[in-house]
Amino acid sequence: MNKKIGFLGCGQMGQAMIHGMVKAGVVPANQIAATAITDETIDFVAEEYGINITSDNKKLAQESDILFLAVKPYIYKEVIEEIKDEIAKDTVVVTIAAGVTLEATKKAFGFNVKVIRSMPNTPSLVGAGMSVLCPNEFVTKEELADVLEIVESFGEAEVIAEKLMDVVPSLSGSSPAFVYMFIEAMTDSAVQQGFPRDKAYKLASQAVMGAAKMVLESGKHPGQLKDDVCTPGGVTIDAVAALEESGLRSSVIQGMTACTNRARELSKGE
Ligand SMILES: NC(=O)C1=CN([C@@H]2O[C@H](COP(=O)(O)OP(=O)(O)OC[C@H]3O[C@@H](n4cnc5c(N)ncnc54)[C@H](O)[C@@H]3O)[C@@H](O)[C@H]2O)C=CC1
Ligand SMILES: O=C(O)[C@@H]1CCC=N1
Repeated sequence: MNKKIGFLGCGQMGQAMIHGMVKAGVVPANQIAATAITDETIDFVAEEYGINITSDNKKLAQESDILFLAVKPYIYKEVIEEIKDEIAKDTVVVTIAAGVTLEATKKAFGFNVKVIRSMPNTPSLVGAGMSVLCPNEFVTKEELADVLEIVESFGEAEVIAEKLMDVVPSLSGSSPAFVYMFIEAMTDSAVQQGFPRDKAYKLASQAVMGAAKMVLESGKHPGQLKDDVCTPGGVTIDAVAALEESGLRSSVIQGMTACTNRARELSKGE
């Protein structure tokens, strides 16, 4: 792709996407630029990914065809104020924060800026990301296709209506954190039973990855896949009964609801 891609902010999420893009080779490293605040991050990212990185947000905004805003949500207003008079009118701005609406971004820029509201996740770092995109009315089909090509270089992607965006953190943006908690809990239990921790992490993580792959690729319903594992009178059904007793499913639903409620509050500016 012959476009200049900018990342304003280069922390966990920015680096995950840059790493994924560079590894996939969708855009040459010399067409990717970023900004960071500390010399430590600037030196690390330049060395690690071979991209152009400085602390100059204005220059980045002037030079990017597609500009990812990869700072924390509460810094969005501040950085948009800094760059709004610098970006070209046809630059496509991609937001990645939960609860930052298309309207809020347009209002902060103060003109009909092209915006794609997105929600990526950190597994982009290893090419197994899930990104969701939602463009505003000023983004052309070709511009959306360019951004899709970028995010698909480090995982899967879906385009959805904005009214669904607040549910996405719970499903794919934040949910890696929930899954890490599950893997940690499985590992702690195995360690309690005398199993070595490093091997327990491997077994638990590979089982989680394999189960997710089965849901994605076997075409079977997750309930059927669960039934396929439960041997009558065997060991799995005892675990299933104990997990139901302690409310695994309702815990998950409560966690997801809390996540979505917070995203909705942020979207309303609360
Ligand atoms: N961490 C995650 O799993 C996900 C994060 N996000 C979103 O990504 C965004 C960034 O989150 P993280 O990467 O986790 O945070 P982070 O704190 O790791 O990275 C943000 C970076 O922005 C830099 N920064 C702060 N002010 C700046 C400025 N004025 N100019 C340039 N750089 C500046 C910080 O030094 C930091 O390196 C957030 O809006 C978050 O909601 C979205 C999906 C998943
Ligand atoms: O916690 C957050 O707000 C960000 C968005 C999704 C994952 N991390």
